[in-house]
Amino acid sequence: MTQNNEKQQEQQRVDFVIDEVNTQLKDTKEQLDIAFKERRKVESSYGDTAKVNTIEVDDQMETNAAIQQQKQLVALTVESESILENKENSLNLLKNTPYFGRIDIDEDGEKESLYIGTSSLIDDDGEFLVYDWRAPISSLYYNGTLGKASYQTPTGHLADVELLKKRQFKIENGLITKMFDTNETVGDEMLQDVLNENSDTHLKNIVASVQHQQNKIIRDTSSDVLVVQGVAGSGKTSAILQRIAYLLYHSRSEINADQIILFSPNHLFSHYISEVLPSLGEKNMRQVTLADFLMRRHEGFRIESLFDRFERDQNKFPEAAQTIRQFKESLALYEALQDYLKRTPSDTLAFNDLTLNGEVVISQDEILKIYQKTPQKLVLSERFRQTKNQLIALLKKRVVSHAESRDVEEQVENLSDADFHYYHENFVNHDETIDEERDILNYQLAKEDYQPLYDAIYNDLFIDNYQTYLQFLKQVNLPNVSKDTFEEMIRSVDQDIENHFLRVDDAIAILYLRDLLTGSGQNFAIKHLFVDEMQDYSPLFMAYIRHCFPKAKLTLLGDYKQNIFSSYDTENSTYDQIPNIFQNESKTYIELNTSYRCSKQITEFAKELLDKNDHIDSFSRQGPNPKRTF
Ligand SMILES: Nc1ncnc2c1ncn2[C@@H]1O[C@H](COP(=O)(O)OP(=O)(O)OP(=O)(O)O)[C@@H](O)[C@H]1O
Repeated sequence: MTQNNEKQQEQQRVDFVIDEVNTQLKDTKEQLDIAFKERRKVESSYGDTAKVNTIEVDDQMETNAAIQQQKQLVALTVESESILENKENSLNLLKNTPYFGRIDIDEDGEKESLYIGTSSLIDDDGEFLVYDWRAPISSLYYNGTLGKASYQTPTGHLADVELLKKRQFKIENGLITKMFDTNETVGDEMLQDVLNENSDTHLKNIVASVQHQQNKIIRDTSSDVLVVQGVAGSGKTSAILQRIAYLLYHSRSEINADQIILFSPNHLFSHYISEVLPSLGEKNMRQVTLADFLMRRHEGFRIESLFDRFERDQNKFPEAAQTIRQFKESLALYEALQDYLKRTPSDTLAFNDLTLNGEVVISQDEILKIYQKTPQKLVLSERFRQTKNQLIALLKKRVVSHAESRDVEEQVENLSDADFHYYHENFVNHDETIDEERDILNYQLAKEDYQPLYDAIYNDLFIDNYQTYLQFLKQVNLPNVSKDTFEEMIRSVDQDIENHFLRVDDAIAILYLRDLLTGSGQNFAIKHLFVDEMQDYSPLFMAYIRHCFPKAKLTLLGDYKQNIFSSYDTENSTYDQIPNIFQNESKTYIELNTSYRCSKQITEFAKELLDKNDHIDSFSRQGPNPKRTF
């Protein structure tokens, strides 16, 4: 068959598939309309049910059951609406570009052509007109070269096939503009074409042209820690976004986008990548910058940004300061904190007075005494839990005496009619004497006065983590750093704390200390955590992240050649410390050495400026020679 004929035939198939997409889109819209009306109906009758007389106990029970039933109905209609919305979304994505690849396979003598796109399309007879790029069989498109190949079936076993053809399409607005047959994983021609178009301010998905190494990143589901070292422009960020889409597809029932967090370098970056997942029919994951993460946990403090720190380092960075910084970023500090808390005498722990309107309600000394009376053999967090419970009991007693104070009596006397009515309705039964009623109101108002103190106890604010950290620093002994220099650093941290300012490493260390003391700070719900530009984060941070998200699989990406923010030489770099940080976890390392961002000429030019040992391959995209202007 001539090329032209083949293209015509392929175009006919595209037209046919788009017709099917449009039909399904129309049906889906109609169903959505019905689902929407259904929900509105259920919601409005929900209101009527709630109005039923609730005075008689029997009626009340009946009403509760009816309300529960209505709630379930609303939940069901919302759910079916959201399924339909997702379907509509996927169909809209297929409408202009139904697929980008085709593979022909021979499986046990049965020949089949499969088309691969951003999501599956199934006709009324259950026939797959398009396979989702994440479906097990689609891995053949990314992995296999022509000839013998295999893929993992949904049941987990390997199926052998003969890969007969691999074809790549560029389809725009329903028209095939380009079509290549290739023997390679994903052919150069296709990649050239995609790369030549990359000029947007937003990152694009790379679904049609994922490269072999990138595909390993995307499809890894077994490693606890997946580490990607990739040269600039090698597609690390692109690969992790595709990976998120892949993970969401394969664990739909167990993972949702909210259980995935990406640590990103800054907010601009979040904007830059914001369109990739939606273009693959998925919701964006949660994104957080290091500064956000730390600031949220150190309320009221300003945290130094990595960039500010970089600028400060440029001005003055004597050797002793560098040694201190390296210690503060290291795993050694992480371990020293654990060790300190195991052996520390309790009087070196610092507590805060619990005060209200400038008056001490429970003093630091009282708290320390309560803490010291808890059994020493218990783990710290348990001693704190017991301290907390006793503080709450003590606060209850203080509420009782506060309730008898003149101050509260006056508050009760001055209650407005509306407030008096409110308290009466909500807290007083009808069989109490006037005196009893008065005691109840006094107690209630006293309790409300002290509510901020209850909150402070619940949130562990009675522990002074900052002073405890300074105590910890005071007993650290660093070889090669004079006592005076170290004390000078402690004074400067103290001063920073006074000014409600923290440097990044102090901020992380203090959080870890707080968590160890209180047994808090861990989030077990997060399933996947991604750290982009890993080289900018310290080993201390990596260890802390593992503590915070114990159940998350980690994907760490970076390029140690792009390290501008940390104080590390290469041997102690976060990358090199990974085996020590994640000791008993399965780790996979992947390297990406081909840079796709720039033309061959630019990459070759950059290579001349770099160390001869740096391994960067340029992808053969042509462009003009760069000119030196310096
Ligand atoms: N397989 C691919 N197909 C098409 N384009 C690709 C592919 N891989 C990477 N690119 C393109 O190369 C450019 C660089 O990719 P990306 O930003 O993901 O790299 P990076 O390794 O994260 O870079 P950096 O280290 O500088 O942050 C992007 O424009 C991306 O779209």
